Amino acid sequence: MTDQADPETAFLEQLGQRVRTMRGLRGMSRKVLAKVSGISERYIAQLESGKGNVSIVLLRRVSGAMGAHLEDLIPADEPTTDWPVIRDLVRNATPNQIAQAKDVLAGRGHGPFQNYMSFSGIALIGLRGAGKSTLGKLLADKIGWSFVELNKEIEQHNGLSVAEIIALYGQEGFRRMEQAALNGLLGRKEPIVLATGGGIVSEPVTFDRVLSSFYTIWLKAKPEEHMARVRRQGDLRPMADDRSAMQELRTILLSREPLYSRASAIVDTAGLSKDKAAAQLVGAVSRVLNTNAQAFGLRSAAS
Ligand SMILES: Nc1ncnc2c1ncn2[C@@H]1O[C@H](COP(=O)(O)OP(=O)(O)OP(=O)(O)O)[C@@H](O)[C@H]1O
Ligand SMILES: O=C(O)C1=C[C@@H](O)[C@@H](O)[C@H](O)C1
Ligand SMILES: [Mg+2]
Repeated sequence: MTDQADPETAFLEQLGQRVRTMRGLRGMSRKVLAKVSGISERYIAQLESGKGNVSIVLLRRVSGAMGAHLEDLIPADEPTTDWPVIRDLVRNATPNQIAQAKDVLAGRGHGPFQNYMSFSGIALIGLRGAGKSTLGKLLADKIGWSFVELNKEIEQHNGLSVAEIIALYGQEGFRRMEQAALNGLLGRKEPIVLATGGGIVSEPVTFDRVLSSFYTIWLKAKPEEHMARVRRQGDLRPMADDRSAMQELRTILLSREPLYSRASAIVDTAGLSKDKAAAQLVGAVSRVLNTNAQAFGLRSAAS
């Protein structure tokens, strides 16, 4: 590798090195690897020397032939040298073991009512137009808690609008600021009703923090309802403002549904008026607060 190798050349060289190391670990000659993977020996030699810009499908064949995980061949900064061990233990763990491991790593105790790192309130999640802001404010007024909009917190902290942040710093920058803003809300003395941004589920650590600090409710609606509501607001983010917007919204909703459904509760607002949806939400929250007030460390329950 030359001193001034550009990042892409360096990446390919590291990839080649990883393939070579893994092949060595497996005790496979190039010839054997070529035979098992069905890829020519010459091509594997090129790949190992960092010269072949291999397609992902061929790389998958190479990793499969070595009985290795594809991700182990991709150069990356692993959080610890124990990472492959931890990852493989997690892969084989029971859901209960995973829950316990998460508690230990997050530094919290384990028990039926110690699920929350420290109870911070109610968080509303869901796609744009779900009603997080509108119904969240109504809920907060009803139970006498403060209402906080996470996107507004981010805007205030950084002196820029969400759109400006994404344009200037990209998704990654926005997600970093979102996590920082969320951290700033945790551990307050009084619980809050928090309206999150629709994409909060896309950053695993941030979303996990929401789930472990708030009783989280997914406000669900039909794709057409989401679209009609955000259109009325005149800003389609994160969909593009064109004819493919509806298709994009469906794709986003489909990919996020498994994450949204990790919420503690779901309030389905499909076909409901704003008032009826608010009543459903208040009802769901009142029930859970009445049952768990003590566990949440609240002085009194909502009525
Ligand atoms: N159940 C409902 N029936 C009809 N309209 C609703 C309902 N819930 C919300 N709305 C309306 O839809 C619009 C979008 O709602 P709201 O801004 O609360 O959604 P949101 O989840 O906060 O979206 P965003 O992620 O964009 O902040 C508002 O004009 C609101 O009045
Ligand atoms: O659903 C999303 O991906 C987003 C929703 C908005 O609230 C903003 O958080 C941002 O535009 C991304
Ligand atoms: Mg909102």
